Amino acid sequence: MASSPILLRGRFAARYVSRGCSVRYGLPIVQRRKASQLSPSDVDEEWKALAQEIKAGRRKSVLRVLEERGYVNQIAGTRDDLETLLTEKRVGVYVGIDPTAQSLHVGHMVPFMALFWMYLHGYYAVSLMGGGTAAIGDPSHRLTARNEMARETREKNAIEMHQQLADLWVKVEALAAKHGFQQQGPIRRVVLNNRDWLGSVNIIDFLSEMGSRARLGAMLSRDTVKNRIEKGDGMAFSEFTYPILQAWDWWHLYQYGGVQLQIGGADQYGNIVSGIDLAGYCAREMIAEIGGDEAKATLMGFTVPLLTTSSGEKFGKSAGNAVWLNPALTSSFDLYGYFVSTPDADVERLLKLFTFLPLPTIQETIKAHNVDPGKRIAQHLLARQFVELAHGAHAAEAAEAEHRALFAKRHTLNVSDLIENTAEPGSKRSTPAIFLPRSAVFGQSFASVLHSAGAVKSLGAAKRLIKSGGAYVRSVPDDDTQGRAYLSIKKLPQDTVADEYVMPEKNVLVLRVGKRRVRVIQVTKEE
Ligand SMILES: N[C@@H](Cc1ccc(O)cc1)C(=O)O
Repeated sequence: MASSPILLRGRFAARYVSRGCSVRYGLPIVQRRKASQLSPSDVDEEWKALAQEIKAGRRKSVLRVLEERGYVNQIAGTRDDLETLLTEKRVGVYVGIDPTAQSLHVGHMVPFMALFWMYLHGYYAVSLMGGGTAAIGDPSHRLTARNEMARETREKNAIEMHQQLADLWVKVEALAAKHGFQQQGPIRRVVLNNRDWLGSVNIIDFLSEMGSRARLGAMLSRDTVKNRIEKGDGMAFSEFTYPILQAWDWWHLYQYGGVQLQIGGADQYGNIVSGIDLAGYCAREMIAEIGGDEAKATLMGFTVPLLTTSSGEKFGKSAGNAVWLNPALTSSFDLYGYFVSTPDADVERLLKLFTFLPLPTIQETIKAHNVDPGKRIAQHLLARQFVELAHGAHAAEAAEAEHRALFAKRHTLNVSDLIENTAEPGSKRSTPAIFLPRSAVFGQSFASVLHSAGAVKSLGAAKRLIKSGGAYVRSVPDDDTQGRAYLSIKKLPQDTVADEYVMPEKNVLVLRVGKRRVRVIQVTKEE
């Protein structure tokens, strides 16, 4: 198995302890699910044949694919070396994130999409959740330390994100298959939590094996460290060691699954370089000890670009709030709305980054879009694809239908779909209801209700929005032929909420903010 990413087994673990980087993770725990009937040697042959094609210029390398779609920002090492590594070897690749929040957000998806693409090209892919590193907090590019987070919160976040990542993989496979991408070779992907190994690292081993190789000069010259000390609030020893912990992960994943490539956000360049240095040292030692191809000890990495919108704002925020992937935090409707609002200047770039659509399809879409930009063809496609990736096909379909209905000629909204099963978690509606007691609704100003429902940041903002005609309320229902209640939407009056706005049996008030955001308010009894 010449190109198997698994580099060692128990045999090696028993022999190799002397030189400094002891090997203790010869665990054959990589989940390998058979996708094909191919034997390992067939897979190797197939890989070699692909490499030949790439070298002969008859096939795009994975690096070219990633570059064309806009994922490659800064390579740690040279482009040529990376091209060679990825062409010759079916290496493992990983992306790590720390569970510092309760959910993944849209910004996380850039490095993960690069990982998914590599997976589809046959590489072994690890999505790593930093349950251990989150306890320390990555200081990269921060002038102040992160607020300390209660252990329970961290663990709860880690559980949720772990589940999210596992779900995401399933959706990736479904969506990529729809667009004709078949993952090549045996299926190899996994979600791991670094708490599982960092939680039991012995401090003596850690310091003697990796700490002793980490040179203070190099660590102190990193911008993050310099800026913190000179302009920020100083740095704790624990944060200072963060890059070494991340390198320890890499060393672990290298032994565990032949992970020779790390992809990270734009702020991860320094940590990746430290990892190449420290984990690479151990890898080289190990290969020298057991004998073998030196190329197997090459570690490389790259960062993805930091996304900003064409107007210069950081990507992934809506009205100042993060756009989450968890539908309980950002509904499918709002997620769809976020992407449908993408400015024309950004939409092609985001289609390349956030979808599995082939490039020619994207180009055709942009052409069609330019004929009549007002229809937002490209934005709807982007929104539909992204919601499908994050929430699944059902939710994406529902969100699209609701958004299209909002813009249909009658300017109506099919609220019966919107509010069905509002109280049931996990139901297919795309807009979860917000529960407000009667006293917070009836007799209150619309501005105050908008504010209580979390649709705007302040009462003042709500008043301004209503004054400018940017907020709407459903009024008397029209019945369509199927007996469903379609609601006319009218501009919010500046008065108070009266009975006529609340749907009688359902006790529901529907407000719309701006073009794309809807709030369904379920009016409840006082208790
Ligand atoms: N430090 C990374 C997350 C990470 C954690 C552990 C790793 O091994 C890799 C990456 C970040 O903050 O984004």
